[in-house]
Amino acid sequence: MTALDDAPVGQQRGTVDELEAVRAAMRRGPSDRATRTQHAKGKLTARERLQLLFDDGKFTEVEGLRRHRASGFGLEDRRPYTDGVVTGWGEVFGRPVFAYAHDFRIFGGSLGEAHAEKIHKIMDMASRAGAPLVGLCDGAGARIQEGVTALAGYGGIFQRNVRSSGVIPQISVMLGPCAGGAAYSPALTDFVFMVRGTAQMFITGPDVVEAVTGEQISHDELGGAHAHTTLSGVAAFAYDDEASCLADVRYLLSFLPSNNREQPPAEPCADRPGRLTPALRELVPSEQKRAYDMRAVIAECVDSGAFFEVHEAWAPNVVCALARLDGHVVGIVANQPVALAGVLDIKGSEKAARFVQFCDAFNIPLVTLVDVPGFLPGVDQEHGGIIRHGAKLLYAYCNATVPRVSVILRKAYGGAYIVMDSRSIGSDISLAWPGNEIAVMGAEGAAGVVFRREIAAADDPEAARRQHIKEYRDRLMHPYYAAERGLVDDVIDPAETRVRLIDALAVLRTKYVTQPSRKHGNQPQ
Ligand SMILES: CCC(=O)SCCNC(=O)CCNC(=O)[C@H](O)C(C)(C)COP(=O)(O)OP(=O)(O)OC[C@H]1O[C@@H](n2cnc3c(N)ncnc32)[C@H](O)[C@@H]1OP(=O)(O)O
Repeated sequence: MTALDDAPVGQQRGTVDELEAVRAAMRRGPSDRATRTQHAKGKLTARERLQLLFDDGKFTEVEGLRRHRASGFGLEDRRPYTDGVVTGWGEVFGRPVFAYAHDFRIFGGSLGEAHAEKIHKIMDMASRAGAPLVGLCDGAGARIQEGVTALAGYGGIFQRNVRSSGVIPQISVMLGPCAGGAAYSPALTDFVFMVRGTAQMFITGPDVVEAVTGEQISHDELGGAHAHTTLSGVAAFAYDDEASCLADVRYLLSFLPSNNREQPPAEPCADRPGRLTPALRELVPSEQKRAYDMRAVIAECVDSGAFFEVHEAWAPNVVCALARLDGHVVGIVANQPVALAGVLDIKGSEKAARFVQFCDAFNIPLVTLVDVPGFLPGVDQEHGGIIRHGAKLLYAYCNATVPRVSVILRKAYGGAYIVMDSRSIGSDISLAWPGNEIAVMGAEGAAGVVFRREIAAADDPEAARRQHIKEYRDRLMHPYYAAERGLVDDVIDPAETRVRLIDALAVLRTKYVTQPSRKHGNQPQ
């Protein structure tokens, strides 16, 4: 059989009329019933999704007429156009973006040989063109009837995901039940979006889980948007519907360069670069332990108060966000005092490390807002590997060659101070507010360790303890201690924060750093 065997009866072969009829059949998909079923599940079809993704819905399709050549299990009698994936390119805010979209109506969007080859081709085209790749995922994983050829097809996708990592932005949008390979490939990409209720990701579904472990769990509880944006950290974003999800995919793309050789797209700035931020003097309480919302600080500093938070619901003790300063894109990493007092823990370190690595790969300067009491103590954290997870963040910052500006708002203690882009690990410009406390640990803890014997031997241990705390604070924790030693470049009025960030980033725009020659580092895992 060939593609033209499906030409509607009465069409003369080789004519434009016949071409139109074939194209119409290709665009229609398998059946109206299958489309109704897809809609009834609250899901759009692949083509409807592509229309929402691209400017004016315009999309150029490749290999729409592709069909599989597999046989067995009745496959030879079922050879729909596209083989269950629509591939091609369009524009997002006027810049080219490549995409593939599983068609769940065809073999559950599962991946056979032809389907895989189409994705390979579009991935290769995106990589050669130096343009982002977006996967609209709604597929059941390897096509069971095609056996090892389907598995090999996934291998080819994974290899391309990794080869393109740090070269072009790769975004996965989960819009249906995605099993096996359909979940692995997204895990190799830069950002995973999910839609609540309809999208799931799992390596093995609930049936297999129950058969092996006896645990009973629904598809959504196991691998839905809530699980992956709050528990596993596999997905960064969750939405109630596909339209708002795809609108935010476009918004994310608006911050990203097309590839690692370009700078992120700058925009004319509607917010004055010279705007002062006096509200910050009140917004951040001077008492070191009083909480405040770091997102309000970010909003005050960035252009028009707009920022796009990544992994908002996972590891909320660290905020990672994309924003603009004087129209130029920045990646912001900040401790969040309203969640776990802003400590660094396993999840927070992993989240920030991956974000720093992403920004560095795509030439996005880093702004780090520091207010950190330390690493989270605890048996769970130690046995869970806080050492190696914390090391990931250290590794990411130490490796980052993009412009790096840090501001210490209040406290910065111990290893967490070092890790949060301190001068000693390569911050280009390090600023601090007047209330900053930078030390190995808080004064109470320090006095308890260093003066333990003196306090115990004193006639009035409590008075002695207070005296030693004061002494430690006066000597080592005054706001100019780090500045006197060149470990912060300047102590600034909070009201100057936006202005000083913009000024620092402007002078660093031409920063150029070479790294020692090596195949690659060995990042802590
Ligand atoms: C790299 C290694 C891997 O990828 S191993 C992973 C292999 N895949 C799997 O184990 C997933 C098997 N499928 C499922 O669990 C379910 O179909 C999921 C994905 C949860 C979707 O469920 P549900 O929404 O109820 O749809 P459904 O089961 O009715 O399926 C719709 C049509 O798609 C088909 N389908 C499904 N999975 C596959 C597959 N892997 N290979 C080939 N066909 C598949 C179903 O047979 C069904 O077809 P039809 O519409 O009845 O003709």
